[in-house]
Amino acid sequence: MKKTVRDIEVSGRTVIVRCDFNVPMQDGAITDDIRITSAMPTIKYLIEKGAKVILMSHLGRPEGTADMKYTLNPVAERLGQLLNKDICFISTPEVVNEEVKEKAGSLKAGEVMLLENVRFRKEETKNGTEFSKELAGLADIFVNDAFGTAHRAHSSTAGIADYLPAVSGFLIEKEVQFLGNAVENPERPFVAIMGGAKVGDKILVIENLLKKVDTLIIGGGMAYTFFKAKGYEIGTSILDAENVGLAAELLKKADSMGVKLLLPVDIKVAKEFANDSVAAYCDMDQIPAGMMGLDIGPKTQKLFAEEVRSAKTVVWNGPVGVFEMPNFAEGTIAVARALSECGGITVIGGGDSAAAVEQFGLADKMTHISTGGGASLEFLEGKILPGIACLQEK
Ligand SMILES: Nc1ncnc2c1ncn2[C@@H]1O[C@H](COP(=O)(O)OP(=O)(O)O)[C@@H](O)[C@H]1O
Ligand SMILES: O=C(OP(=O)(O)O)[C@H](O)COP(=O)(O)O
Repeated sequence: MKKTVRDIEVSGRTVIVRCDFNVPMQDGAITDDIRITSAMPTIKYLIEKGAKVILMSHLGRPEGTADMKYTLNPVAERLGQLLNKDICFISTPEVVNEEVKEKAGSLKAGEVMLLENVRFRKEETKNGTEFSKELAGLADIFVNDAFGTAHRAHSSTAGIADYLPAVSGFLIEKEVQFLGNAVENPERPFVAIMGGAKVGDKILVIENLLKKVDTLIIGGGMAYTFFKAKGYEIGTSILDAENVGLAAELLKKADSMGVKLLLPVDIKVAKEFANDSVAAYCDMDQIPAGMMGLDIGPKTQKLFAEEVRSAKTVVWNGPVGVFEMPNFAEGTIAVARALSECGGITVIGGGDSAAAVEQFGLADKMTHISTGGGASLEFLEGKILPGIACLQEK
């Protein structure tokens, strides 16, 4: 168990907090601020305890140049609104300069400052020692609360912990608790649903989950690679050709481990990858030549939903159809609805499934929606995340 902000004296101390404020933006405006609101419990706690708070984050991938398209200025404004207080934001390509050091040194209890995008410095993503020291030099304590970036070993996520007492914030604590418990100590039956497009990207997650789950459901684009492995014709459906052999191995493994593995039994096929394409339902082994599967069919929706409804723990990663197109969203909606009704612990592994649940208005019906895409995948793979490994043990 990692120490959290509760386990260290913060009052009157300067605390530097790494957040993941890598929010989606359009024309300079934040389109979804969930990553900012998710950091609020830690920030508010520190303010209430009378800490002097320095926040830092990256935004996008400016690759070591101060490209103002990626300035954190909009985040500073949003933080000011959410906290209802002035946020000191000094925008400089160096991130840390004399003015920043001076301001950090003169912060009063409860005051908050935000540094400019840490990826304006090229040392950041290389975990450069000098930059880690510069950041550490601003504060007495390091708090990591950037779960979405915890799989990166960078100066602001891991390197800095070499120079300051390092503990986790409440968001990382919550993510580890829900993702960790779901996988390590699940109430059973434990069902995992894997979807999305590429088997290759999620192979390690599937392998790890096979060791833990009672049932593994495979839907979405990745199902076709498994069908190919079973020898079915898949028309023009998405295929991860390199990984057909791997899919065959996984099918065998599931069988020998006694894990129930469910694949779609019927699907909705279309002529083209377009919402208004000519479409039809067919059984899995009847995919017409020249057609592609873009969603699961009604029999499969029922099959998957029944399995989910009887589960006590469900982990879901990846949509079961092309939910971005309304005509192929039905299957993903059915799965999301089943999760919202199952009454057990439901954990959504970030990325597109989180966006889908949000889009369907079912987000508040889930136990936990991870703020990390890549990070939650690596966590589910059983990997140690550097941004968490560097924190002090209780
Ligand atoms: N049958 C399908 N054919 C093609 N793409 C699909 C299919 N089903 C789902 N997808 C697409 O997979 C994408 C998500 O894949 P991925 O990035 O692996 O998931 P996640 O972001 O949840 O980890 C979505 O954009 C979705 O449209
Ligand atoms: O948005 C992020 O990743 P995600 O889209 O996998 O959740 C994180 O902020 C990490 O960003 P990065 O993948 O540029 O290191």
